[in-house]
Amino acid sequence: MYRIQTLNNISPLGLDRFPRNLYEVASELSRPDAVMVRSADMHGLDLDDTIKAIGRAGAGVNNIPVDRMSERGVPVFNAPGANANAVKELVLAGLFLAARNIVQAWDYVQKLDDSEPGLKKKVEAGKKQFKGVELPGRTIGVVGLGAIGVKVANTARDLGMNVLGYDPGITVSNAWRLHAGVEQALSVDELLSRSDFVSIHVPLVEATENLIDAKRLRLMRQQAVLLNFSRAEIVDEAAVLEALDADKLSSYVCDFPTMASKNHPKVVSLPHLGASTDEAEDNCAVMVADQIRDYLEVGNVRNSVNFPETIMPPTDGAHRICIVNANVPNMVGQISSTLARHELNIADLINKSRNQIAYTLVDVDTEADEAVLEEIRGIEGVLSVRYLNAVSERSS
Ligand SMILES: NC(=O)C1=CN([C@@H]2O[C@H](COP(=O)(O)OP(=O)(O)OC[C@H]3O[C@@H](n4cnc5c(N)ncnc54)[C@H](O)[C@@H]3O)[C@@H](O)[C@H]2O)C=CC1
Ligand SMILES: O=C(O)C(=O)COP(=O)(O)O
Repeated sequence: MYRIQTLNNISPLGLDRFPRNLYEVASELSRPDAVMVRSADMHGLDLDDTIKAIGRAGAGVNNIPVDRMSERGVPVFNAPGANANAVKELVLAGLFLAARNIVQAWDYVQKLDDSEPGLKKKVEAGKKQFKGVELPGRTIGVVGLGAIGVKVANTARDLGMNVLGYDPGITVSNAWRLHAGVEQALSVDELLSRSDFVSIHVPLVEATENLIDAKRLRLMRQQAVLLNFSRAEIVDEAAVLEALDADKLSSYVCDFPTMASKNHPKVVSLPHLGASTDEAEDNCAVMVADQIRDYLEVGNVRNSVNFPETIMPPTDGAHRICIVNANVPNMVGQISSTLARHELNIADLINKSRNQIAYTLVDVDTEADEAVLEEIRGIEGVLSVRYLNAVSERSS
């Protein structure tokens, strides 16, 4: 039995992908083979050395100690694009909320306590405070043109906005998906200085922490709107509050409330709702559960953030050895000569690498015993070895 521990509420549709004759799935469970998580912070956790895979049912992996897992030879999976539409829709909602001052206007109405004729008068007298702007012809800058950023940029174009995009690492497939009318900005600074609305869609990594700081905020247009549905730490919040107070920014819309910002009249903060839709929760959970099963049962790696994509269909009647090792020369040579010494014939082999990690799948014609596996474990640079007896394509 494989054991899957869940650290957050994961959609039942995803958890149902684990057949209960093969898997035990629970939140309280010791010695798990794999962990499924959403936003729970795993950095401080004592992670069991039985863990062979971590699945993030979502996009961002800043809550997971990815480097620590790489050192242990453990892949971390996520669900690229599976919640992108949900986030895009909330960003659009944020855009409209800010453009028309809807939250402030709604609050104004909620607080009117006059009788009917007085109410009508105050409605008409008060509305001028909430005059907004229309979107066609205005410019939005989208920082990060990944799964979410591309969708935001394309929809903004469809709404008649001028769209500037900045992403030095854009993938070819995302570049293909991008509306031809999206203009490339050559730097974050250029994008900020030319945009009425700015929406951030980059992951939180060292290079993006405080990406939007006081200096960059000064480059922004007067009365610009900043939307942050990525991560709180990408924006220097104290600097944003100062810019709002100085009337430099007109509004900050984000998915990350803090005590300092949540009651500010020009801040709209939502309780990290970007991916909280039925569809996104199902998509993410199903995608990641399938990827974990593929790794545990077949050794294949799809959509990992630290491992190379590695897919080798199982050879009929073969047994599979899955080896994670440091990406240094002569590892495959040492592995294959060890197998040869034990008279194991290789039926198929794949070796892929990514940064410091290399991953090798070897199908052998006859069963491998513990002695050969121990010998492979003993090769300097080998991080983990798993053996899948009579490997076969996983059942759906
Ligand atoms: N509020 C919410 O509930 C959600 C928030 N997110 C956040 O949004 C982030 C982006 O998600 P996806 O679009 O799905 O990820 P993605 O990986 O598809 O796209 C990220 C893009 O950012 C680009 N990038 C990285 N550093 C950059 C930089 N310094 N400047 C410009 N571009 C840069 C990358 O090249 C990539 O194209 C996630 O990492 C997560 O933090 C994601 C889903 C839900
Ligand atoms: O996918 C992401 O990066 C998110 O931020 C979504 O977080 P959640 O799964 O809703 O806790």
